[in-house]
Amino acid sequence: MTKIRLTRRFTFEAAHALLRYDGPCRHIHGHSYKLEVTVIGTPLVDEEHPKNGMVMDFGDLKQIVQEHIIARVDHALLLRADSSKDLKEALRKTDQKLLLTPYQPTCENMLIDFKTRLLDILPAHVTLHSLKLWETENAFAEWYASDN
Ligand SMILES: Nc1nc2c(c(=O)[nH]1)N=C([C@H](O)[C@H](O)COP(=O)(O)OP(=O)(O)OP(=O)(O)O)CN2
Ligand SMILES: [Zn+2]
Repeated sequence: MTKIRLTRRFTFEAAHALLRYDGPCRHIHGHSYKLEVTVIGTPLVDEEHPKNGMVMDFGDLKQIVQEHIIARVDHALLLRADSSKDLKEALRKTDQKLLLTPYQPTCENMLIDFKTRLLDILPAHVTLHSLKLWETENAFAEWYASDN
């Protein structure tokens, strides 16, 4: 049976700050992130089935990633949960979409978070192959199942 990889791209806007980082990214700033999600599987062979010829419907992949990943982070401010108490309290008093993370919100750690969430909810007939997250035009991180 022939394995095929399927990839879907997503974009989201998010702000973050890298706590105790020794550069300007310790200050709150934003990125237009790009995320690529790749799954691998075997195309369905069933002439009567509406998904005949598909590893997974691109639309279903879109719906899952939108609901479980993008909706959480889009237009959110990602801060470490152990950031300044004053800052967190000030933000909570305003209408801000604050996402407190148990990890430093780097590209690498965001990928680990996304990977964990996707492994829980992708349908059993596909395997998560890789994730690629661009923070800027020139910088991205990747997670590959085969590396881990
Ligand atoms: N390994 C990582 N390094 C850095 C991360 C990260 O997530 N993983 N993040 C940052 C900053 O958040 C931010 O992305 C700044 O990155 P940088 O490449 O320094 O940004 P520039 O604005 O200089 O990018 P240009 O493409 O040169 O305009 C820092 N490091
Ligand atoms: Zn940044």
